[in-house]
Amino acid sequence: MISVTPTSSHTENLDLANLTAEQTALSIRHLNLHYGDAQALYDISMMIPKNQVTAFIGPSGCGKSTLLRCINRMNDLVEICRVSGEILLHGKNIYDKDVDVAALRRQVGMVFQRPNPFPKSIYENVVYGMRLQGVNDRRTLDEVVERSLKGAALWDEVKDRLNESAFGLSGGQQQRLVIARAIAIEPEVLLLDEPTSALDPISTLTIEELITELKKQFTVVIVTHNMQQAARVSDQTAFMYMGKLIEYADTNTLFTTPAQKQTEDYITGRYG
Ligand SMILES: Nc1ncnc2c1ncn2[C@@H]1O[C@H](COP(=O)(O)OP(=O)(O)OP(=O)(O)O)[C@@H](O)[C@H]1O
Repeated sequence: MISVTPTSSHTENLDLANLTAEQTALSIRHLNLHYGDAQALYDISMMIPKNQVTAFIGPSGCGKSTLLRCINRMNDLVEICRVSGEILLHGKNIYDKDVDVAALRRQVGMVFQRPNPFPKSIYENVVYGMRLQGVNDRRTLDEVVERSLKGAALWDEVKDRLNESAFGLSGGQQQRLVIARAIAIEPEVLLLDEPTSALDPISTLTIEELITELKKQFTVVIVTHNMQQAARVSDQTAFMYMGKLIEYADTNTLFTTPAQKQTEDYITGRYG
């Protein structure tokens, strides 16, 4: 039996079914997804609040990563994938034909399970997205590097070795570097797909503390296998099972008084 005690300081509970436009970062409506003939997401509808941390939890294969990847259209890269329904960002469906997917991915950044720095210096990793946008002014880039590395709680550890290879950093530092690279271009939403699953407990704690800081500036959506982590870092939690959204509530409620039996079975360790 796993016992989970939510410890993060959650903001006042929002009415997740009725967020105002001001409070809403993303609105997912009747989202269905198929990989070939296999349906992986069933009629998902949920609103994701701004400047909060929303966690997706559930047993392996329930569709957490698939749902996360819908939010910046990473699933477009999977040829057999078909999506129906809507995800609204500023009231505009990101699946509309006229959406510039590269621009969308600048607004909705993503960090993966394994740290994936580029084979470049620490500095060049951080400014990678800026350079892609044609920004080469040294002073601007220097400012971005300092701001982003501070934002990712890495500046003090690397400020004297910015021109060294990113591969010389520890796994936890590499993951914070990847977060710095993602926030350098100032996205609105940051998607984190099991960002600590390859890290040791101390690095995990550092990233969890960082996530709590990041939400002041960004909307964070995190997939995690680790219920304690969801309880520690998230303001609201979505429990998924077999491609369906079973329950979505503020994290304290979901972990202490779940409305659905399936949620209760999962959080008490009865399956998954
Ligand atoms: N590229 C793909 N092609 C075909 N099927 C896929 C693909 N990616 C995921 N799936 C299937 O979609 C379903 C949901 O997978 P997904 O990776 O989203 O689950 P998950 O909850 O994130 O799992 P885990 O916790 O194990 O990462 C699974 O049945 C999986 O096999």
